[in-house]
Amino acid sequence: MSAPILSATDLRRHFEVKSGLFGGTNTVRALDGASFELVPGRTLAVVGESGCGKSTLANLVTMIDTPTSGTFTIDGQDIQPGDELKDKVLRAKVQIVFQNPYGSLNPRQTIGKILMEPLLLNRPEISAEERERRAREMVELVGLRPEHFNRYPHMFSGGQRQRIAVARALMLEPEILVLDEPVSALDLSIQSQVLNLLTDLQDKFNLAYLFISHDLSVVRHFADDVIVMYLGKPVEQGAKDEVFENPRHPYTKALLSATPMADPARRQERIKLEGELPSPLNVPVGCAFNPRCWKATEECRNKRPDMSDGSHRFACFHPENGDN
Ligand SMILES: Nc1ncnc2c1ncn2[C@@H]1O[C@H](COP(=O)(O)OP(=O)(O)OP(=O)(O)O)[C@@H](O)[C@H]1O
Repeated sequence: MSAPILSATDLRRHFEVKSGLFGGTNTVRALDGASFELVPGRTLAVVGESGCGKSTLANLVTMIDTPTSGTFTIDGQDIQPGDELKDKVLRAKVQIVFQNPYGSLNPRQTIGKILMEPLLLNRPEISAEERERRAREMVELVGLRPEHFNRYPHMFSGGQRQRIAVARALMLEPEILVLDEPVSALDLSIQSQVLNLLTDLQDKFNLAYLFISHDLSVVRHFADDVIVMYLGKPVEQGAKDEVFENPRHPYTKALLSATPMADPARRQERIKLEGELPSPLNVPVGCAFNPRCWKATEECRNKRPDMSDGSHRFACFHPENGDN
């Protein structure tokens, strides 16, 4: 396996929000300590219920937002907010593809213009001819036809628009792509075409993917490594096969039990999580999952479990035995 292109250590993003009528503030722990690596040619998926901090994590990795604390390095260089030139160079290494291919493309620009724009803005030394050559080449690489170069986004289907969004993200030759629910707005049959394209492009350019998804059946096919998040904190992480085959955290087990399995022999009873997902403004004391956990004890209600060591890690005092 290659060396990591990105290493994050204990990343946190807290938001101060107003509370009540008397000017008090409260802290939303949107991301509360995530450590992980992105490796060229591999896909790390971030999974968890809505509000667990997936988009907050994506915003930090793409440098749209800065962490409250924690560090991350890209290509061995520390990311420090404020160092503009370094930021710009490093920013080009990380690009993002959003969920909604309808909202993310400028309807007044042709596909050619949309693809050439990142080069115009970030690589002004590249000539107009070369810009166009690269954009036309990219149109073909993502499986569109040459005549699409002069067409407008509204002339394309959802799947084609997502191909255009991927093409635009690749124009600056990034090393990391953040894929924020890239196929969840697409029909099932189109989803697999776009995922196949992403796999081909990953192989061709040795890209590291950070794949944000709430859909575990997609993650099962697409990811190499997984982080399971709960209320802003990773509760389990490791190689996808390990985590999916031997889930150790009860939350992971519950999430997986709700995912349809193709193989009837491996279907299992769905674990129904009791209670609502607590607010990140009011994270339960002890293990954040304890009010919904069928294994919770006094210890879980009082102490927060640390992440274990090793390549398959989990934060639980009473882990599952690993069968799934
Ligand atoms: N700017 C902000 N100010 C205050 N709270 C925020 C802010 N951004 C996010 N949050 C809160 O942080 C928590 C995590 O949000 P985030 O968008 O990262 O979750 P998510 O896992 O991406 O959810 P979804 O799947 O619904 O997009 C949520 O409770 C959200 O309300």
